Amino acid sequence: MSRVNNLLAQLQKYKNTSLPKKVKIVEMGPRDGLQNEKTIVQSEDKVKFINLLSKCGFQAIETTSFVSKKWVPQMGDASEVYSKIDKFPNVSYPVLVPNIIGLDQALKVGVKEIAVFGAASEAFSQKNINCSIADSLKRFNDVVIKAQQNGIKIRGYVSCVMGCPYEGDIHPQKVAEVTQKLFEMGCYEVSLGDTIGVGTPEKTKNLMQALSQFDIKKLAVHFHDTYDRAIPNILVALEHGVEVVDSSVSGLGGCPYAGKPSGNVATETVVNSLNYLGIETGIDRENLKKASDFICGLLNRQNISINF
Ligand SMILES: CC(C)(COP(=O)([O-])OP(=O)([O-])OC[C@H]1O[C@@H](n2cnc3c(N)ncnc32)[C@H](O)[C@@H]1OP(=O)([O-])[O-])[C@@H](O)C(=O)NCCC(=O)NCCSC(=O)C[C@@](C)(O)CC(=O)[O-]
Repeated sequence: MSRVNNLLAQLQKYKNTSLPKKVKIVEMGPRDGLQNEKTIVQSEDKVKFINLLSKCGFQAIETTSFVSKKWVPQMGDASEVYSKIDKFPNVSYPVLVPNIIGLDQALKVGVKEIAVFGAASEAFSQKNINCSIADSLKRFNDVVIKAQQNGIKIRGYVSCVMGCPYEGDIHPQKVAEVTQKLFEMGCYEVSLGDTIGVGTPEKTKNLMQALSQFDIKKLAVHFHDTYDRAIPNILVALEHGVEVVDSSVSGLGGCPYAGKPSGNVATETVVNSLNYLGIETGIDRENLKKASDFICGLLNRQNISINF
């Protein structure tokens, strides 16, 4: 079966299901996308890319990461990129921040929203941010306190919610524990990262059930599409009431500490799928194509989204 037909068959199953009427898409391309592309994009091109994305109707575009240049050289120009992009009034431009050093740099350039990023796997936490889960939560707590003092909004991530490249299966209870800590700290939303795309609809259902104590409207899903299962997994999450989906234009990128690189589900695929199901996203598909053509041209990369 072609990719389009396969996707349509998945969507068809949800035609008469009760799903949210509107979904917010958080665009990941400039951060999760570009952090794992081999080519380091020039700062001025990143600025052009983000400005094109700002015209698409996203409410949030994750812009960059204030992390160590030695660890992720692709994000080494965070201050310059953040300073130079046009800030559209209805768009939030969150940035990743792992510690106080990153927060201080972000504050200097006037960032209004940050995301702290934890994991449900000890091994992944060590590889990704060089500390245990417990130590990461202490660091995030300091970051959150200072961010709140500065009127900054804080999003949280939990990586490896469906499995870890180093530890294998991750128990949903571990995800619930880290999620709980992030909410207690003051994150307004927690995004659940299937970092290596090993999720399945069954695992997604189990995860949603394990997280049923939380307000579902405060949970987002962040699926990487390694095995073409992101859309079926998103559909299960929407069925449980999730209304926020992270995705990356043309399926760019992945996490540098996730072993096999695998990009986020492509934004175009998500928008097309949700449109097909009558779910509003507010995204202008023509402008999305312009942003996607621009970045794919620059990276000499194929757009892997599914269009119909
Ligand atoms: C967290 C650290 C910094 C710890 O790294 P470390 O080496 O343990 O840090 P340190 O405190 O020992 O400092 C070492 C050096 O780094 C500098 N440093 C320290 N902090 C910063 C900072 N914020 N910005 C810039 N520089 C920094 C610090 O100043 C010092 O510089 P030196 O004295 O050697 O010249 C490092 O491990 C790191 O940067 N990791 C980045 C990891 C990353 O960005 N991963 C990808 C994003 S996560 C992801 O993609 C998953 C997600 C969110 O999408 C969800 C999903 O899909 O699952």
